[in-house]
Amino acid sequence: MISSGHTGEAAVIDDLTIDYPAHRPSPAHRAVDGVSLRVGGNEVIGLIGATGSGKSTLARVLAGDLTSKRGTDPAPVISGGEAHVLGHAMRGIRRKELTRLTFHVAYLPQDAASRLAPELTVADIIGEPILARDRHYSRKAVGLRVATMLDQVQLPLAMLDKFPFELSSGQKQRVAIARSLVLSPRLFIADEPTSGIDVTVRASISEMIEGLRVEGDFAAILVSHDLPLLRHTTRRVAALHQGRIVGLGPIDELLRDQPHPFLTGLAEAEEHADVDANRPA
Ligand SMILES: Nc1ncnc2c1ncn2[C@@H]1O[C@H](COP(=O)(O)OP(=O)(O)OP(=O)(O)O)[C@@H](O)[C@H]1O
Repeated sequence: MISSGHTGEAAVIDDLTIDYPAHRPSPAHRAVDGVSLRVGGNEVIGLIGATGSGKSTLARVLAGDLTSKRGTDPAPVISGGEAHVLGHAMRGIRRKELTRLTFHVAYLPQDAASRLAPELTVADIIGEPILARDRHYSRKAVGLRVATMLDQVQLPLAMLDKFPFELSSGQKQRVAIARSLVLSPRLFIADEPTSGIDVTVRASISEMIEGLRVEGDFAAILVSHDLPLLRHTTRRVAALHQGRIVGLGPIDELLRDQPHPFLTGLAEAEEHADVDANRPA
């Protein structure tokens, strides 16, 4: 059993079980079932698994997104074990403590691109977290920081005055990434960060994450099936199946050694993609 104290790790997850309570007409559902995992204070770790294996639920709970957004869907509940995030116990965490914690934890949910505020410009969307933390922060400094973030996600400065509806889905995703990283979080929890992003730009997102790790005091949990991203940024990937960890190690070892059908399928899909890419047109 993993001890639950804070020893500089970004996350210490100990026998964690997460349920969605019953909600008419659905019965209660166990999404994460006894997961234990440590994420180092300067580690980028990957999470993979078939659809419904519990990746998003685990990411969501670690990010402190514990309330129901749409009003109708039940929110996930920690029903067993514990997760410490940057030293804070997530089970029963109080709102005030959660608010303090989330200044240091950036969460990029799966639908982040579609959640961008439609009435705000790109500049306002990216800069908002800074002003939400300190509304007296110098506008000039915010502008500089926003421009730097835009550059890091390879979007031109001309985008600053655009509204979300004027952007492609990949551009929106990059704006969402820029916004989530604007406060220099200590932990970045991202659910499919490169989804919808052109392959030619994905490498720069990988570079950015790896660059933040190298700078230090930065950890990330990346839910992703983007194998080049996982290879470039992570040393360890946890494979989930039906809410349990069924493999943990370097991505290529997982793909090679794990007999799990999902991992075999992922390796085969990549092989076919390579064959197709090498086939003469
Ligand atoms: N609000 C909810 N209420 C009830 N059950 C839910 C809710 N959200 C997710 N689930 C269920 O919990 C399980 C885990 O879902 P989760 O979204 O965490 O999986 P996932 O591995 O991230 O899947 P995907 O790759 O499709 O995003 C699934 O069986 C899902 O149907």
